[in-house]
Amino acid sequence: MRPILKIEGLSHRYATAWAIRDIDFEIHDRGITGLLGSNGAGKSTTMNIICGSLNQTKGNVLINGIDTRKDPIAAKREIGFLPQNPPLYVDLTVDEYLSYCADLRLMPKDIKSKAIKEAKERCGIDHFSHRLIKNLSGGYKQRVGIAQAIVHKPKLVVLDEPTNGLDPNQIIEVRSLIKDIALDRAVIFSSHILSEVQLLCRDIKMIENGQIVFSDTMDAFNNYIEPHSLLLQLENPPAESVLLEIPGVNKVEFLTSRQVRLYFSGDQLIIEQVAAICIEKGWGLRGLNLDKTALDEIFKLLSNPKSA
Ligand SMILES: Nc1ncnc2c1ncn2[C@@H]1O[C@H](COP(=O)(O)OP(=O)(O)OP(=O)(O)O)[C@@H](O)[C@H]1O
Repeated sequence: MRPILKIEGLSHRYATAWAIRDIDFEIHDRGITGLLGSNGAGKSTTMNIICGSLNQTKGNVLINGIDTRKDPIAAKREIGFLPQNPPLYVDLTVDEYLSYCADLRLMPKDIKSKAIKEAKERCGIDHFSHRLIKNLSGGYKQRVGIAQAIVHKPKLVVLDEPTNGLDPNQIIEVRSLIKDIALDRAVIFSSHILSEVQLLCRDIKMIENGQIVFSDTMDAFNNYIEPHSLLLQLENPPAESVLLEIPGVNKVEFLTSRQVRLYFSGDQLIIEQVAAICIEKGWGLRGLNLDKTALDEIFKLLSNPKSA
């Protein structure tokens, strides 16, 4: 099957510095792929090139087999893009703006109004059709931004940090909208928030210093970063040597007189065993949590796997 997106040896240089180097990946069908990276990692540069807003220094982008440099108009028919700063004309109404966007996408007149209606319904903005965009809340402005990205029914939708700057309720709503639009097309979604990518995406590409450092399914990523330590809160903790006798525990670190970190090998079933032992021995169990690996540690680990 032909990939909807194929990137080969993509590199980009601004003035003197390379922002991205030799990026290769493919996206095949519907569902959400997360592009995760810290600030300045190269997410926006990659997305702007995929969508034809920026010309790459080197490499190729093929959208459904069409080279974006050889036939940008045909390639752009298959792409919907919501850049980091949504390109909204705030003095237009929602209808006026979506009609303008549909024209930019060269939509035939006879299907345009139906397509606009469908995009508005999909994004839950039908009731704001005649409202000026400047009078919408941040969450609804973002929905209008997503509506313009899907109005022409592209096979690939690219969303650059679409939840940035939204309040927690708006974030939940926009995430659920993204899940919905990915039911019948491929979506690439960028974020610097690991938990957001874990929540939404089936596949993950992790970018750091302009290079892809991890590319696989979300399940594979979660296995890769599986924690190997847990935090225990005990009212009557025993001596370190006693904790070391728990099967699977290979290191003990007291953080305070009542908080201790246990390092373990093997799988996370050890949590149940540790809980049972704490209760049986009367150590006053007050808390038990897997240690989350911080995102910057994961980046470090993936960027320099040999240092792990
Ligand atoms: N127009 C530009 N001119 C020069 N350097 C730039 C330009 N745009 C981006 N850069 C640099 O390129 C690198 C990648 O930036 P990019 O915006 O792609 O990263 P990002 O992962 O999207 O980060 P953020 O989440 O902060 O937007 C950074 O070092 C950035 O400073």
